Amino acid sequence: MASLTVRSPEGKVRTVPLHKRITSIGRSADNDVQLEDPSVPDSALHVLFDGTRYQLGSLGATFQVNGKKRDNHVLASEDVIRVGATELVFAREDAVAKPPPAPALSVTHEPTSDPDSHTRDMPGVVGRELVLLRRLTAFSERLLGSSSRDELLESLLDEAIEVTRADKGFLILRDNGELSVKVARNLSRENIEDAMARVSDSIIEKVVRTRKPLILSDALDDPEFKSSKSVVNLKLLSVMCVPLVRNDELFGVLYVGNDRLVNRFEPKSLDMLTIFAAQALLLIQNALLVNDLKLDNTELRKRLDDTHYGEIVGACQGMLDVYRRIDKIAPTDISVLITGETGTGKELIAREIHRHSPRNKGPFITINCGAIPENLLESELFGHVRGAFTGAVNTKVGKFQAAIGGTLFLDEIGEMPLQLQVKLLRALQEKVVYKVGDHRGEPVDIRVVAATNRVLEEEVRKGTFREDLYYRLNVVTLKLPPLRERGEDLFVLGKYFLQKYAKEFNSKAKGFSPSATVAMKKYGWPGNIRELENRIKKAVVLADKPLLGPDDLDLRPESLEPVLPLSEARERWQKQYIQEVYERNNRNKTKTAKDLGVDPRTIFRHFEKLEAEKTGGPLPPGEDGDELL
Ligand SMILES: Nc1ncnc2c1ncn2[C@@H]1O[C@H](COP(=O)(O)OP(=O)(O)OP(=O)(O)O)[C@@H](O)[C@H]1O
Repeated sequence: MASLTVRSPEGKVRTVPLHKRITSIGRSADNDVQLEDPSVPDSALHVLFDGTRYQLGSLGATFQVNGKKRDNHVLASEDVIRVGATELVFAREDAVAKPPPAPALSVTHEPTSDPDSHTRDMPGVVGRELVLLRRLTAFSERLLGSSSRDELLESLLDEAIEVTRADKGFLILRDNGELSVKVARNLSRENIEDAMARVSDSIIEKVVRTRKPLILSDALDDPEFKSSKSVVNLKLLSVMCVPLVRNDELFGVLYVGNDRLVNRFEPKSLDMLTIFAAQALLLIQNALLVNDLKLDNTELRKRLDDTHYGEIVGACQGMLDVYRRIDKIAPTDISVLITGETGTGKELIAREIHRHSPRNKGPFITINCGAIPENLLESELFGHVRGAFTGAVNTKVGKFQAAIGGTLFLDEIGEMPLQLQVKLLRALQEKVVYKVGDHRGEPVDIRVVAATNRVLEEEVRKGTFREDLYYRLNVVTLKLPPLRERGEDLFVLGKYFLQKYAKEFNSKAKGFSPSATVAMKKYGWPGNIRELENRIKKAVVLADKPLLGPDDLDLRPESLEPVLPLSEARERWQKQYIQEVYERNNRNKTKTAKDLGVDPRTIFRHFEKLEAEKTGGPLPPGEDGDELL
């Protein structure tokens, strides 16, 4: 366990244990370690414990470690951190705590204060220490099996009662500065009801104040404590109470009593209880830390699941909309058109639609309409009979027949030649296909998902894509955003590919350097996720260091998007925005003008100008791109 000793600007000193995976430090009250220092920002620093090392990083403050300015730093014992006017000293202890010093104060019996008493009483002490060691071992084993904090605390108290041969025990912990009974147990390992009312009293107050263990041999006869609430309520004769302190911080007290015997506890019992409490506290803190880590892990896994949809990684708004639509359309046989730039994951989405559909036990067949020569495409789609054309030595089934009972994915549908489009439309309408060279139709029960990176509406307008086929395929459109518009998904995907390939190639690569992150953000990713995947794969294979830099990803300054003058950037954005609103309004220019709050003539001129730029024709008179703003 590690701790930070905080010295405030006024010289106040306190020690805080670092038992969480991430400890936040700053001025505001929601930090784990709050600093009363006006020169420190609300959120200043954090300490991340990765199971082995404690790493200090900034949350907004500049800081120094041992007099040197740092951005982050792996902490070593006695490192002195300075933030604002506050000083923090890091300490890390070995897993086994030193036994606390012998108790210095007791009321009726001093616990062993004679340094030689242990050696004089050797056989007894060794025997007791063995008992204590066995108890602690048994306790550690029980801790390993305990799942909840309450169980841990109950175990602690049950052991304390047994070790000291008490018949009651109370574990009183400090929670937000207030003491409260967390567990109260009797000899039968049952909880004691209404415990706080029975024990809150002067004994605890004294132990908390002095931070020293205390032992009473006949409490009912003790002048200082005979009217104490617990002594009276529980009719206690013998009482022992030890503080739970680590690194100068008081976590609470452990209180045991016996209501049948006076002199039940002797000083050695108090020694044992003190040692037991210190060890147990350490074990409990470690167990709680492990619990915290487990929780963090579960949370992390949950969050990771949230960023996945089947095999698809990403949770930006655009993709969440896509996932929602897939949920709705997958159970149906509706034709789907997936659009998006190259590498945006259109095929992945088509597979996911199939996986979520009732056809998922059937085949998923893909055909890339752009990659097959025109004269072979028909036979690829519908099959051919033997002798149908030169080279057709055998009858062959087409992709349509192969996809029966499943899904046919028509990739790059925009590339399909016009004359084949007619045949495709017929097949889709009639659900019957004809092999090349055969006049007998074959019924096909398939679902069709098509994809394109072209703007099919434009192809329809140009006459290169049949309007009737377009409407047949495009019952529902899924528009995949380009990577540059997926916000933080860029890094979620980046991490995903990095981990995937680091595992596959057993590589050292663990993450991206800060400059790589900046370069990734700036780059436009024209090849989208495929490009990201390929760059990371290459970098991981060649990497000989844990953090990939911009060079490893081939993101040199010249490949980054140039910085544009503001006027040019504004014009670009304006064009893009008008286009979006225009598409949303089904290409209605008047409605677009209305939505944008501009004169319709402005929008008409805007499109005339675009056309002129495209065709190289004369610009409409007197316009420039800024007039809308
Ligand atoms: N969201 C995603 N999560 C994980 N991997 C993805 C994602 N999107 C794409 N990929 C991966 O990127 C690569 C390209 O994806 P895919 O082939 O589906 O893109 P495409 O849009 O069909 O490309 P093209 O238009 O060039 O045919 C594949 O390796 C795919 O697994």
